[in-house]
Amino acid sequence: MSIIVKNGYVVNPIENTVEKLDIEIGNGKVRRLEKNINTKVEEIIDANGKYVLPGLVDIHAHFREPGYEYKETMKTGSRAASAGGYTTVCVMANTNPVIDNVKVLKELKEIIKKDSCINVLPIASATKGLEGKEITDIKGLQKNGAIAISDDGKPIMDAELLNEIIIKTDRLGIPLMIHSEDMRYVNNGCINKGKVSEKIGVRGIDRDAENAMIERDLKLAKKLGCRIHICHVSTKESVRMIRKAKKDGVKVTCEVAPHHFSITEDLIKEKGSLCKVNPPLRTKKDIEEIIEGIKDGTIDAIATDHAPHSKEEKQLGLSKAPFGISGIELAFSITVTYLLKKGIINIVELAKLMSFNPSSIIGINRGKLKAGNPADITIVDLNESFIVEEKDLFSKGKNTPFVGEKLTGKVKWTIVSGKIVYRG
Ligand SMILES: NC(=O)N[C@@H](CC(=O)O)C(=O)O
Ligand SMILES: [Zn+2]
Ligand SMILES: [Zn+2]
Repeated sequence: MSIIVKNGYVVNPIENTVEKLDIEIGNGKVRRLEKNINTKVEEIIDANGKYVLPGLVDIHAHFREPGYEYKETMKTGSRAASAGGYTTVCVMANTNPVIDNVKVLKELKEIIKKDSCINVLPIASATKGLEGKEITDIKGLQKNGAIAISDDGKPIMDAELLNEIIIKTDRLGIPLMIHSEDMRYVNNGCINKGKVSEKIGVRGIDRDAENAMIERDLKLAKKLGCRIHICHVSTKESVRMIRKAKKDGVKVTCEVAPHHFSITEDLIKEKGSLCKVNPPLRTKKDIEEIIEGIKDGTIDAIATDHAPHSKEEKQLGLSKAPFGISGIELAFSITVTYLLKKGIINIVELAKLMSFNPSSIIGINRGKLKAGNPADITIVDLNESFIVEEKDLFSKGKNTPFVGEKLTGKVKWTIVSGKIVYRG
């Protein structure tokens, strides 16, 4: 299919520019970016007044296939992602079975091929069954298409074993994404330990569950001189430790989820288990430091940690419901509303945080619009506002505390390999 995207503001995160240009697309690739392109094509997209971004890239999502199809499927997850402006999504390995061997990885790739309308890249686990005991065949998994390695959902408590995994992944040049949670501080808690947990009388998770583990992980990375990526940073202390580690030359990157820079534990009183997520929602002070980290480059990327669950599960109440917020459809709008519209970042920085940097972390040729590159493009309206309604969500997971909230910034078109996969 041939397309011209006309008159949009094209965002270039490498040159730090925003320029009114046309983009010609053909054969799945960007043909050229120029002013006033008037060749004959099959479709012209009128992007006047809209912003044209390199397709968004999410390095951390849960699409739940195989095994938890009642929460999400490849079809619904990728459809939701396309509506969220994502052209590439990395899916975590905490499925059933866990993506911990080449056979299940190959089966997952078949599901992706059959059912996904965007690029979905599988992440394989670091240990068998996510048990934190026995290391997987990382080399074989990489050879068969795992884009990264992660036990996300579960921490690797055994430092000795993590040591080995860090060395192995670094040597193979495959990113290791670490879920940093020290179970010794979790105490069966379900929300952040603090004012709210005390007030409503539920068990709290001490923030040291995150802090102590990130401290350990950074120490290991420093000692080994190896690269690590830290998932879903949520505390002010984590941001400070990572900032310092980066200054000291530690090869660390990290991500933040939209719910960790936009809402606090206070919302739990109103929305209950819809706000139950791991790591838990924190406080205003934590958000302030996360915002500093976004501004000064301590935080490299925004990743959704899209964690869909069923209504029945979330209705079990705060202490019994599973952890997770469904987030892939709203991540862009939350970022526009809470960061861009507040003057914390501009549109070029948004493209870095949501497309260019995530692409570099996982080492894919995305995140920039250039002649010859795959035509993965997201076209957005930065001024359109809307109320989030459950019926508009494509994901099976309706578990987001943003239902009923007003957000600004809307995805209008999502293009993957030159094909329009979503029209907003
Ligand atoms: N973030 C969550 O609250 N839940 C994730 C697991 C994870 O990301 O640790 C899930 O798989 O549901
Ligand atoms: Zn996690
Ligand atoms: Zn996760």
